[in-house]
Amino acid sequence: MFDLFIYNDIKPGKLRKQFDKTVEQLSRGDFVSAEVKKMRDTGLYRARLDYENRLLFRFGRYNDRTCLLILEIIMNHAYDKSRFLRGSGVDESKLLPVRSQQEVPEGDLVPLTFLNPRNSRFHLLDKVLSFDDRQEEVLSLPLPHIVIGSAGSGKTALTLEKMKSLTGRVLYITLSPFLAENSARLFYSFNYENDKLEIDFLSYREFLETLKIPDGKEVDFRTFESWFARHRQATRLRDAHKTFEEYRGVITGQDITKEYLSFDEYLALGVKQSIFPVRERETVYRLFEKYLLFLKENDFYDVNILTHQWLSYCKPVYDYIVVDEVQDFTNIQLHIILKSLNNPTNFILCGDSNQVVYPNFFSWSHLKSMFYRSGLIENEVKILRANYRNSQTITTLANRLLKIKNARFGSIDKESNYLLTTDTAVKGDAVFIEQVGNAVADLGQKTRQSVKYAVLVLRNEDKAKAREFFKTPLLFSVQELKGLEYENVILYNFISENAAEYNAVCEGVTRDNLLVDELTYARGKDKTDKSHEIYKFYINALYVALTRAVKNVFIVEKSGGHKLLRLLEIAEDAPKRIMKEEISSADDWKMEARRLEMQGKTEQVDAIRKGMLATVKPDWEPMTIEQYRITKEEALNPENFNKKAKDRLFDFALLHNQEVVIRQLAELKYKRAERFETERSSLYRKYYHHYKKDNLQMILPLLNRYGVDYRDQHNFTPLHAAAFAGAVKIAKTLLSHGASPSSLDTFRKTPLQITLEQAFLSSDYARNRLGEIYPLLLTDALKIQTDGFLIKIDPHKVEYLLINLFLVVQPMILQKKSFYEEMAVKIDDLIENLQHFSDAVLPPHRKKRTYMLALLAKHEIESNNPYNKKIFKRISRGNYQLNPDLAILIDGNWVSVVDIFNYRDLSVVELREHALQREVKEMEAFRKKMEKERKNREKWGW
Ligand SMILES: Nc1ncnc2c1ncn2[C@@H]1O[C@H](COP(=O)(O)OP(=O)(O)OP(=O)(O)O)[C@@H](O)[C@H]1O
Repeated sequence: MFDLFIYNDIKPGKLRKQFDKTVEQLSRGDFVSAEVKKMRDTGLYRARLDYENRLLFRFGRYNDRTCLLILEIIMNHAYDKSRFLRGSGVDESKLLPVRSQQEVPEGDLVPLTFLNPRNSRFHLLDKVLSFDDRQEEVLSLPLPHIVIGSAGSGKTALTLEKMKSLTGRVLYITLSPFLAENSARLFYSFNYENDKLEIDFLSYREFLETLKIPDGKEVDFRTFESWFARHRQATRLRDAHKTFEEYRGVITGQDITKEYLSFDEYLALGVKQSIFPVRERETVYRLFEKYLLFLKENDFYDVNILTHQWLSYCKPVYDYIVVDEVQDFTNIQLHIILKSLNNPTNFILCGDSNQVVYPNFFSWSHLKSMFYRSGLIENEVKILRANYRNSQTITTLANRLLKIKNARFGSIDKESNYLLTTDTAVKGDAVFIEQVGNAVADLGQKTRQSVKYAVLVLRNEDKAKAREFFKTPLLFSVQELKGLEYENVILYNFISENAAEYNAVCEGVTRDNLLVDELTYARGKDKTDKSHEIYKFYINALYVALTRAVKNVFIVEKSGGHKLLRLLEIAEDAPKRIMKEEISSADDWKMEARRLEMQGKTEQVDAIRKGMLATVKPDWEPMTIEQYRITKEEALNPENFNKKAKDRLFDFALLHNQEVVIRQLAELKYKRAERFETERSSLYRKYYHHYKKDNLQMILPLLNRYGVDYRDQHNFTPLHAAAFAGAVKIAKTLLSHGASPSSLDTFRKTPLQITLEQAFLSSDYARNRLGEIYPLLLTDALKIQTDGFLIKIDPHKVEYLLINLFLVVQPMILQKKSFYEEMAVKIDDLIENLQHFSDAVLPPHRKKRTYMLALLAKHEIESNNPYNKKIFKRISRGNYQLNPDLAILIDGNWVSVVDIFNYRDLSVVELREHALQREVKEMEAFRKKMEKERKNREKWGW
């Protein structure tokens, strides 16, 4: 007998009877009656519902019990439409029958962190999630509501699932761009689709940019700190962090009616409203005035002031808004976010005030009172306490830290007054290491090659010192590690480097204060005591740091004996732990690089590539853009016949469908260029034979030698080559080893664009390769702008496909146009080729001429459609070009479409010029022919 859980999105409808019957057979373990078969290489299994319909499922493991997870109903044998098998052709006759559980290999059982026995339905993000009763309760709450939860309690997971039940235009917003991107990725895991939803996953900065892209750069703490240092002597203000916090959370950000407080208003603030005592405020404010000048003169902006200025651009456009990590926002930021709601109560806020590490003045009670006043929220505040990330030891430590905080500063507010709970059986360990002898060097040595250890420092600036001992690429500041987790975390000199601050944190706290089982609700006694605001960065950063450790924490300090260590009950004199050196395999490191790359942690990814995956530099010269220009000049020089340059240019031009260049070569009597289409197969044979055959074994030696993102002679990475040839197996392996789907080739094409180009060119590729390879190559959301504001387009949207498609096929099409034709793409230029595209990429209804025409019209500059993204310029009826004013964010820079095509030597102007020259040449040839004919007639007397 199996415990059986069903994905909450499954609706059997008319198949209810068959569904129930098969589910019952499966739960009895009667695999023969259910006709269970294994889908190769996927860990997935299918059972039979009836003659034409199937049930897809997999096995899970929780607390030593095997369970069955029902994932999807597959109608009419259409495996290629399955969310989990998208695009892959499955031949039922080749599937392996499975008669009993004994035939299921251990590796096919997904390990599960938790299964709620009271709920047979599960949810799905990047993994199977069975919510506990409290989580389920929160999920079913009507809007608006506030979810408060400790680290690792599933706030993000829960709100993402909640979003799936909404309809209309939804904004998911958080301060960190990595979290926004990561949440989008979680949301769309396993090709999740929902036609009723139009979601924007935005970081706060992107949100502001969707209103209007500001000039200049946002001032960050580091810039502020070096500016502050220049004024330290004159002002006698010592603490840059505290001052920055006062500017970002008190003088600006708090009062939503103005950009910043006036001098008098600032002075008049009550003791609870500012971090500085009244006597220091004049100095603080005078420096603030200088700060404003500094911003102006150096093209920086302050995000709160900018937000206030941006209010006038903000219109109500969203039906629902989810604010994740709400504790990171200031009042004015929340105000503008919620101002974009159609109905002011359709929001969910979630966060954890113990994780505030950005400067602001956050408290739940303050936040709630903001909403109570406006009557928006009454009682809908729910607290999640169960922790799904950390071991017992880490949870205990985190709780001790919360108790210290509570004893020292009183309760921040009623809502944050709780401890974490956990059900985990994993014990974990907390190890103290004092920096004497070679203890730290030894720890550094033993862990540097392991993907299971991350080293954490308080601030970015502290990394240099940590690097002396820790050569691992996995070195992070606390802010960087938000949202991430590692089995082991090493905290480096958190306390010793900030001894005074952590001393102040422990002031007056005794062990007896920590003997409580729950936090008591009590305000700090002294209202003028601003210590919490001042020290919250230190204590919260330590809390975030600790809770990143799934199992063990290593606390490395220059010196021991700190009171905080005693209060945390970290055994300083525990017998020395004998550690074995841990070495992760190259594959593990590749996987880790990929994981970090997905989170945008480029610094660590580069360090992994350089340090752990060191490879040999190829001894050939890839065709970079500079090399291309030189080769082109050499090859097209009529004075000097350079066969080598011509060969190289021709191969490269054919690879990129640069027909104009190929024609120029043909004019110079370069034979291969005259019938270039017949040369394609030899191009494959010569360079990409193994890719065409999807033969992984043959390219592995190159990958091992040169690394996963090396450049071949055409400046293709292996992933570009796999996209070019449609090599699905190779692409999967490359991606799992950290290859980047965002890498650009010489003409700034992504692997995905190469795939679309190939599919457009070859019906065989479009039918047989595109379906499986396309979803693998999706990049982060596309960021575009036309009228000075950002539009972010998620990869699952049809506009994402359309822009990528046009970027490659527009020049292909225009190159073929005669001088008398419109230099634009007609629907007839497209529609026939699109018919061959796999349905998994472009479903049948989107291949229809009427749908495509409507889509082009919807997004053309002049269209009145409210969702118009101004992607196209209408040249004449039914004739479109990509909007030349459209700019795309490439490697952090805005690049206009015109520049992209210019860069490829394929601008519309240039193509028109070529068409004209072609026309003139053809006319000349025609004239010569006619002249010859006239002479012949004369000669023969006709
Ligand atoms: N019911 C559950 N069963 C198993 N895993 C869960 C459950 N709920 C959450 N998780 C997992 O716990 C981890 C933490 O969840 P999530 O990131 O949503 O928490 P969070 O509250 O947003 O954390 P933090 O505030 O620390 O960023 C994730 O890996 C998530 O998938």
